Amino acid sequence: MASVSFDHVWRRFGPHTAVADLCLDIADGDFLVLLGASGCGKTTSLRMLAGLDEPSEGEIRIDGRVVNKVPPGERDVAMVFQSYALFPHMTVEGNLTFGPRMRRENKAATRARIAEVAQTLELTPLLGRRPAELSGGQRQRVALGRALLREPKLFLMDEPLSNLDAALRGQMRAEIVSLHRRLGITTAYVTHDQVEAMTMATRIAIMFEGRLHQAGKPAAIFDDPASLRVATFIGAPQMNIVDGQVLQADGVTMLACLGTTCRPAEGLVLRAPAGSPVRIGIRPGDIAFSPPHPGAAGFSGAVEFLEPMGSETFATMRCGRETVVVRAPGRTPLRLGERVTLYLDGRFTYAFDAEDGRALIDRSRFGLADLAARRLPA
Ligand SMILES: Nc1ncnc2c1ncn2[C@@H]1O[C@H](COP(=O)(O)OP(=O)(O)OP(=O)(O)O)[C@@H](O)[C@H]1O
Repeated sequence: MASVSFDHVWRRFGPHTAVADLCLDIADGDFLVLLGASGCGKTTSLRMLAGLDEPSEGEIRIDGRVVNKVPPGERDVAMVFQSYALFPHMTVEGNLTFGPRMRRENKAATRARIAEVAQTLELTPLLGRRPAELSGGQRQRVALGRALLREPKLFLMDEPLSNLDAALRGQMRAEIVSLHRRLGITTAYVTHDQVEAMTMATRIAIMFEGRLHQAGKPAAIFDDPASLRVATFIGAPQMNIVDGQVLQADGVTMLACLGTTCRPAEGLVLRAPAGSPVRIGIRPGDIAFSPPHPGAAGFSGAVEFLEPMGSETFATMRCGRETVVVRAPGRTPLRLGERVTLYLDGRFTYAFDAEDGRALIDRSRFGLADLAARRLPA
């Protein structure tokens, strides 16, 4: 097991900066997910950690030792790629044996380890098959098995599930998480899929255009996004963003938007003076068709579009100049064009600076569970 530290790491390709001033610690045993849209520098960061690429500036440390110049083979890391990279002409067993054979490891010990790893990954009945005779998920398990045979200090995974269909992706997510729980190997995992990040990570690091924007536990990033950009990247459907204003009445700070006003939960500090224009964020699940508490802020909306998903329905509502998506229970009777009253819950309403998008409400002291327990006075 190992800890990792990126210390002011830059990677430039000619005039292009792929990674800018990355400072990030991965603790021993963490499952860190590097999350961001295509081209934001995730793979470059992982490749530098693997030793396949070198920082232009800054230091990468594994267990406190600077590894900038250490070749990949001496870092004790194992990498799993999106493309599995299996030998097509070899059986599963042949693919698993290849690495230990190249490393001239003891044959009997290798056989025992392969049996153990195959058991862990439920590959035992497949040892005699070739990759072409396996499903995508089974191939990915072989690739994982090969990495596991190394017993690395560090596991590095670059979008390992992106070639799989939705059902297999879900299954492999669970398998990788349970493997990590059992073995506790420090893992850095790259993806652009926020569901993978939220469900697998012990910590998430979100990057945009080469820069780290926020790192933290999944729930903390979801509850307390540092910026509008992070807020709209995490959560599906995406957080609604509407124009709003800070109001001050009788010493109470309120947020005005969608033709109504709401009050952030008591104890939350709003870092913007009265009168400031702000961008207000409300997650689709935090707009309700009935008042969440007495005196909740109501506003009117017309049903513009419905996406019935079975257990829930996403309703796009036209509210004056703004449009918001509401997550409603599956059997909510809604008709296109119908006008209904919607309710905001100020406890879960976010505010962002209208200019630079930074979060204006400090939620770090309360998680969502705490907020749910904090009822507003009627
Ligand atoms: N060898 C290279 N030469 C020039 N530019 C590169 C090189 N490798 C990466 N880049 C650029 O650096 C940026 C970051 O690339 P990187 O592959 O790290 O992004 P990513 O977030 O992993 O994207 P994806 O999810 O599409 O793999 C991109 O703009 C990419 O075009």
